[in-house]
Amino acid sequence: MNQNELKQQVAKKAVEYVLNNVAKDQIIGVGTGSTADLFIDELAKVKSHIKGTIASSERTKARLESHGIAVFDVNDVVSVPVYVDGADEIDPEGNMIKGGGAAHTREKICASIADEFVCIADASKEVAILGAFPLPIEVVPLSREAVARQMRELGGNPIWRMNADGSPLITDNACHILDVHGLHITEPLALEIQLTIIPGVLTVGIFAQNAADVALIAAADGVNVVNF
Ligand SMILES: O=C[C@H](O)[C@H](O)[C@H](O)COP(=O)(O)O
Repeated sequence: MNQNELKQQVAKKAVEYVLNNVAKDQIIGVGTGSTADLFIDELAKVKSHIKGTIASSERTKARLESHGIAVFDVNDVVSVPVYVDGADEIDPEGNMIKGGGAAHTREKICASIADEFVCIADASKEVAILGAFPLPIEVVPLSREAVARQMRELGGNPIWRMNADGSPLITDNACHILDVHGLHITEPLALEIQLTIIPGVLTVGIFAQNAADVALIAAADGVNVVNF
């Protein structure tokens, strides 16, 4: 089974999870990325079960709306029963690195109002310690070099993320991304807090404060459900 087939499998399982665990006519949170895209396509098949969604990116909002699924402004929603999203890495405690798709700020906002974070991933995302995947940090453009210097002092190697055409990547929030290579994140929550207070940092891609509550992990022999 290739990686895309694993993602398809976990997307279907996530929809099953929503049908079994979320009462009818609720608003649910939807993440961003290739796995979340497949989840959206599966969700479309049972869209009458939900009232609608909150979206973690413009990309996700457009895909949901293309399926005729309602998207609510997060400002108008107090809480959601579940937030379903992928991850770039997930550790044995449910801590994650996210932001490979530059969407982690809105993802963290959506996750923060969710009763339950359901992480959907294939087994290649499971790691013992976070950090082999470069840590995305969304920064206010003016602060980029100051933040980069602080990352170097911590032993990291920050790389300013560019688009394929060589232009700087601009996020949904009009900010830049630094991908910090070479970190070995043994204390995810402590590092998330430490980096979050640096002036100019909008959002760090460590999800420890908003770690996964449940992970659906697709492997060749099926989807494993992990409760944290
Ligand atoms: O910004 C993007 C998100 O954090 C994604 O959830 C993460 O990058 C995983 O994406 P994918 O499902 O494409 O591997």
